[in-house]
Amino acid sequence: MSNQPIKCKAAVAWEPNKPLSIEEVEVAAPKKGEVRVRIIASALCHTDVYTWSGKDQEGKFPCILGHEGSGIVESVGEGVTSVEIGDHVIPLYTPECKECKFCTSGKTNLCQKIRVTQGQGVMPDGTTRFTCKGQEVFHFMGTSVFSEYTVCAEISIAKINVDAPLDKVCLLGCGVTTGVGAALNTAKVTKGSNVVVFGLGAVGLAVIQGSQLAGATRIIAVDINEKKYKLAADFGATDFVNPLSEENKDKKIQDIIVGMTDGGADYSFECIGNVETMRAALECCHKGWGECTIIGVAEGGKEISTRPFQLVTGRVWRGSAFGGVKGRSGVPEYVNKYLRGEIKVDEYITHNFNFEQINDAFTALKGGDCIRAVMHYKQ
Ligand SMILES: NC(=O)C1=CN([C@@H]2O[C@H](COP(=O)(O)OP(=O)(O)OC[C@H]3O[C@@H](n4cnc5c(N)ncnc54)[C@H](OP(=O)(O)O)[C@@H]3O)[C@@H](O)[C@H]2O)C=CC1
Ligand SMILES: N[C@@H](CCC(=O)N[C@@H](CSC=O)C(=O)NCC(=O)O)C(=O)O
Ligand SMILES: [Zn+2]
Ligand SMILES: [Zn+2]
Repeated sequence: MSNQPIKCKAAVAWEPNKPLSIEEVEVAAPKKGEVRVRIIASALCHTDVYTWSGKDQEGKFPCILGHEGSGIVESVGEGVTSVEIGDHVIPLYTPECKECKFCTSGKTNLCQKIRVTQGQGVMPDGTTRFTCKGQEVFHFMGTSVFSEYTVCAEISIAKINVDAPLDKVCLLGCGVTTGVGAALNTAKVTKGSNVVVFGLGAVGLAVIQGSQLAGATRIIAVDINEKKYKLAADFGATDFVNPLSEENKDKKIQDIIVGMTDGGADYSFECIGNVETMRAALECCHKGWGECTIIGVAEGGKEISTRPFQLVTGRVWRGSAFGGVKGRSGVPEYVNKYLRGEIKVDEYITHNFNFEQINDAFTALKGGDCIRAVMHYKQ
C-alpha cells in the first residue's frame, strides 16, 4: 500500500481538438478497491481521437485519454486481493466485477458495476485521482493510460503473464481483442462462410484475423484507403473493394457485395463508425440469415436507419463492445494465445514513439498509413 501521491508526466487534453499537453500531474494514492499502475506502453485507438475531437457525448475535459495500455502495479489500495505490487497488467475499459447482474448473466461482457462513474470521468467514489496546476483532471474510460501513472478500479485490471512484452500486448487492451473477439464471440463466424469487413484499421484487420481463425473461406475487405489492402491480405482477406474507385463510385456498396457473393454476406462487420456504412453493412447481408455486427463508434447524435423489411427478411443487426470478451478472465487468455503464436499482435504496430511525442501519434493515426502507433514510456 502507498499513501503518497506521485508526481509524473501525463498528456492532458485541456479542451477538445487542441494538441495534448505534456504536463506534470499529481496522481493520488489508490483508495479502497483501487490500483495504481506504472504505464509502460500504450497505443492510440480511433476512439481516443473521437473523444478528443469533442464528438463524444460522454467526453469530459480536461481529461487524460488513453485506454489501450499495459503496465506494472505500483501500489494497491485497501482490500485489493487480485493483484499485487509488481504484477504485469492491462487496464480494462470493460471491467469484470464477477457479481453484477450483467457479469453473472452469462450473456454479456458489459459489466455495469462502475459504468456510470466511468462515463462521468471519475472513480467509483465520484472523485478524480489526477490534479494538474491545482485543477482536477477527469479520468477516461476508467483507464487514462496516457499518463506515466494511472489509478484504476481493481475490477478494471487484468493480471497477465509476466513473460509478455508490454509494448506489444498493450494492443490487447482494445483493438486486437475487439476485432478477434467480435468474429469469434459475438458473431461466431462459422467455417466455410463468407465475411465482409468495412474499415481496415486495427479493429477491421483483427476481425479479418478472427474470421480466418474461425475458418471463413472468403473475406472481403472494404476500405477507401487502398494502402490498407496489403496488410489485410496478410491477415487473410481474399477480396478488396474500394467504394470510391472509378468502377464503383456510382454503385451502392451493398449491391456490389451482393453481386460478388451470390446473394450477400453470411457475416458483415462495420469497423469505421460511419452510419452510412453501418446501413450498407446490414444491407449487404444474405437474405434469411446474414448477420451484421456493428463495432464502429458513431459520433454523438448520429442514428442508423434501414427499411424494416431488411430485418423482416432475416438479416440481423447487432453490436459488439470489446469483442464480447470478459476483461479479467478473457484478456490473460488472449495474452497467452499471443505468446503461443496463435494470434498476431506485432503486425498491427506500424509506428513507435516516445510517450512525449503523443501528438505525433495522433497525426500518424489520422494520416492514412498508420494502423497502431505504440508509445513507450520512460523506464
Ligand atoms: N465497439 C468497440 O468495442 C470498439 C470500437 N472501436 C471503434 O471502431 C472503429 C475502428 O477503429 P480503428 O480500427 O481504431 O479505426 P481506424 O480509423 O484506424 O480505421 C478505420 C478505417 O476505415 C477507413 N474508412 C473511413 N471511412 C470509410 C468509408 N466511408 N468506407 C470505407 N472505409 C472507410 C479508414 O480509412 P483512412 O485510413 O483513410 O481513414 C480506416 O482505414 C472506430 O469507430 C472506433 O471508435 C474501436 C475499438 C473498440
Ligand atoms: N462514450 C461513447 C461510447 C463509445 C463506445 O461505444 N465505446 C465502446 C468501446 S470503444 C473502444 O475503443 C464500448 O465499450 N461501449 C460500451 C460502453 O459501455 O461504453 C459514446 O457515448 O458514444
Ligand atoms: Zn479502443
Ligand atoms: Zn459486473
